[in-house]
Parts: sequence; C-alpha cells; structure tokens
Amino acid sequence: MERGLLIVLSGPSGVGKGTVRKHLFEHYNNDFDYSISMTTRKQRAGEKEGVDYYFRTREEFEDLIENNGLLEYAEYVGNYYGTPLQYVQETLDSGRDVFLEIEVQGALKVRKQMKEDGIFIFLSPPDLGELESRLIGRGTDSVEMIQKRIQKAVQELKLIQYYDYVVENNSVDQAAQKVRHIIESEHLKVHRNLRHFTEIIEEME
Ligand SMILES: Nc1ncnc2c1ncn2[C@@H]1O[C@H](COP(=O)(O)OP(=O)(O)OP(=O)(O)O)[C@@H](O)[C@H]1O
Ligand SMILES: Nc1nc2c(ncn2[C@@H]2O[C@H](COP(=O)(O)O)[C@@H](O)[C@H]2O)c(=O)[nH]1
Repeated sequence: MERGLLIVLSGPSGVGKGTVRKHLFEHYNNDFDYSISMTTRKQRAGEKEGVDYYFRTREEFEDLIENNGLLEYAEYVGNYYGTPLQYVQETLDSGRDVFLEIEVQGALKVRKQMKEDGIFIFLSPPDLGELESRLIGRGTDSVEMIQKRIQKAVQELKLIQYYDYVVENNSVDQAAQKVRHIIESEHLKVHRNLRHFTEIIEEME
C-alpha cells in the first residue's frame, strides 16, 4: 500500500488557515484527515476539546515531549502547540493523507525531519494591515496578544522561501481551491512516480 502524504498548511496567525481548512473539509470530498493539535493555551469560548484542540496542562505537554509523543512542537506567544505523533504515523501508514495546520517554526521542524517528503503550503495575507484587521475582527485575542502575533508574523513572512507553495488568502473560496489543486497535482506526481518504479522493478525481474 502506498503511504499517505503529509500536507502542511502554515502561515501567520489570523491569515485564515482555519477558515480555509474548514472550507476545504466542508465543500469538497477530500482524501485527507485533519490532525488535531495539542496546546497549553486556554480554551476559547466555543472551542471543543478533541475537535479544535486537545487542551493540556504544561506538565502534561512536557511529559509528552519527553516521551517523544509529538511529531513537532513549538512555543508560540507563551503557549505550547504540537502535533501528536501516533495519529499522524498511523494515518499515513494506512495510506491516507494527513493535513496539518500549524505555525511556521513547527512547519520548518517537520520540513527538516521529512526532507523531500510532504507538501508545504504558506498561506499569506494580502498585507499586514489586513492581517491585523482579521485578528481584531476575530475577537479572540487582547490588544497585547494581537500585537505579539503581528510581531511574530513579521518574522514568519521572511521564511516564505522555505515552502513549496505560497497561496494568498484574499478570498476563502479561491484560496481553498488553490490548496486543493496543489494537493491533487502533488498526489498525481507521487503516485505516477511510484507506478513508474513498479514497472521498472518488474522489468528487472
Ligand atoms: N479571505 C478572508 N477574507 C476576510 N476575512 C478572512 C478571510 N479568511 C479568514 N478571514 C477571517 O480572519 C479571521 C482569522 O481567521 P482564522 O481564525 O481562520 O485564522 P488562522 O490563520 O487559523 O489563525 P490562527 O493561526 O490564530 O489559528 C477570522 O475572523 C476569519 O473569519
Ligand atoms: N507548531 C504548531 N503550531 C500549531 C499547532 N496547532 C496550531 N498551531 C498554530 O499556533 C498558532 C496559534 O494558534 P491559536 O489557536 O492560539 O490562534 C497558529 O498559528 C496555529 O496555526 C501545532 O500542532 N503545532
């Protein structure tokens, strides 16, 4: 069985990663599963345990780090965020693709581990002013927290070069369509290559 692909959607906080991901899952039949992250951040109103995140204490999170239970993790504006390893491994091994929605430091850690494997997509904002407006409009963070996230975004935008694709999120529907096309075309490439290898190997027998 062919192993699934790891799809990483990353970019600054507030750019619309979650919105684009939800649109993708709601409007299209996809062959990928979403990996729910773990965090030590406080649960926001409306967020559900095991749906939006697995909410954990710092001690629980640090235990998991020590026991190599995470594919990657990062400390981001005062809280830990990480990807549970077992779910990702089991899903990829079962032949299904896994979709991660994570910040830039974590994405680069995954990129380093996976070398040539994985699809790394950076979702970029039209500009920093619009990013700030989206964070304000979301209404989940204090003025101080929004400023910290914008400062992070300035650093993160300089790392765009380490991604395979950049998608600007002007319209949610168009951004989701672009992400979907990228995944489809990468999928074709990988599977075509594997079929090609199978033929070569069979000819050698
Ligand atoms: N294309 C868009 N145009 C206008 N507003 C948008 C667009 N995409 C997302 N938004 C809005 O921007 C806000 C931030 O979006 P969202 O929470 O999806 O960002 P995020 O990148 O997932 O943030 P975080 O990384 O902090 O989880 C939301 O209020 C969302 O409705
Ligand atoms: N490195 C990781 N980053 C993650 C993960 N899950 C979410 N995130 C990113 O953290 C920031 C802040 O999220 P918020 O929910 O507090 O707004 C944002 O960019 C998320 O994409 C993860 O598992 N690893």
